[in-house]
Amino acid sequence: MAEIGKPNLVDFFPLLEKIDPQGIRRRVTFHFGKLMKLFDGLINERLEEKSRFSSAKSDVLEDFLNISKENPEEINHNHIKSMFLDLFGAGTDTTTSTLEWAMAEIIRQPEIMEKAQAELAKVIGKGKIVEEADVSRLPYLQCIIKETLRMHPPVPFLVPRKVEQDVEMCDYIIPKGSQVLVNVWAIGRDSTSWEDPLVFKPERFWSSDVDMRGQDFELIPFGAGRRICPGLPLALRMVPVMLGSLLNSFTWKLEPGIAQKDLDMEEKFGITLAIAHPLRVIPSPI
Ligand code: HEM
Repeated sequence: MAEIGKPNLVDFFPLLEKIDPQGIRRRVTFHFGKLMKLFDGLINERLEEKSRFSSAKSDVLEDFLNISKENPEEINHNHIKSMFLDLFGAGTDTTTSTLEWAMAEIIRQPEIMEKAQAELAKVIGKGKIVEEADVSRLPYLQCIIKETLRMHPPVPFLVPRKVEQDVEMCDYIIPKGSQVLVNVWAIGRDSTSWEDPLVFKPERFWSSDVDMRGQDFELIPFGAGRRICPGLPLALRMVPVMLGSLLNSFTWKLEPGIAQKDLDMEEKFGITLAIAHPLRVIPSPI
């Protein structure tokens, strides 16, 4: 994941693709090979299980294998492994980085943590694990996640796009074939769209219907259009479940000797925008 996340000069200067100046493609190919072997193992294990027991599991692998059995021309095992590689690559760092930034922001402002914990206690009861079905009843938790994705979009430039024909925009001509990056990080911090853009303030979404599904261009951490993140519905369930569970079972503090205002919020730039120095926090049970 660290290799995938590294800033790759090729993304910004496509001419360098053949040279692979940082050796990223070479190393990633090696790691992907190992992952493919791991997926091979999972597929074989499941096929063996299926041949021994009749009860079917209900998950993505089961669905893919069933489609592949009925229609091997459409999906074969290589397709399944490649899809897993995509989902694994695109779904892990993005989700963990969102969670880590949310925790870092909340720890810097304990009143936000208290407010979220009060909501959790009222809606589902202190100490309980948050379930997917609870998320829609936790509006403040959802505001925290929106605010985190506004300030810390895990994919700061989205995925590079290529212009298919000359485009004229705001007095500029973008020539056919240009690679275009969309700076979502800057859009989320633009003072023409956001009041106090550098302040982490979940309440700004309290009475706002700006959403993240690619319609409101001031907030597009999942992208927009045909290539919008297909993991959006999963992420918008999973991240609140994880964050809510952490906040509903524990209270979190920084290590002794580090003041909230001194918490290092430096960003490590790459395909994903991680916190530069991993967050170290101490839980105490609620
Ligand atoms: C907070 C979590 C996540 C964020 C912020 C996020 C964000 C993004 C963004 C910005 C893109 C590029 C969209 C574009 O260029 O318009 C993308 C693509 C993608 N995401 Fe996510 N993502 C997240 C979680 C996930 C999860 C959990 C999965 C799957 C399990 C996933 C799967 C994918 C895939 C497969 C693509 C490539 C789609 C394509 O090329 O057409 N993402 N994501």
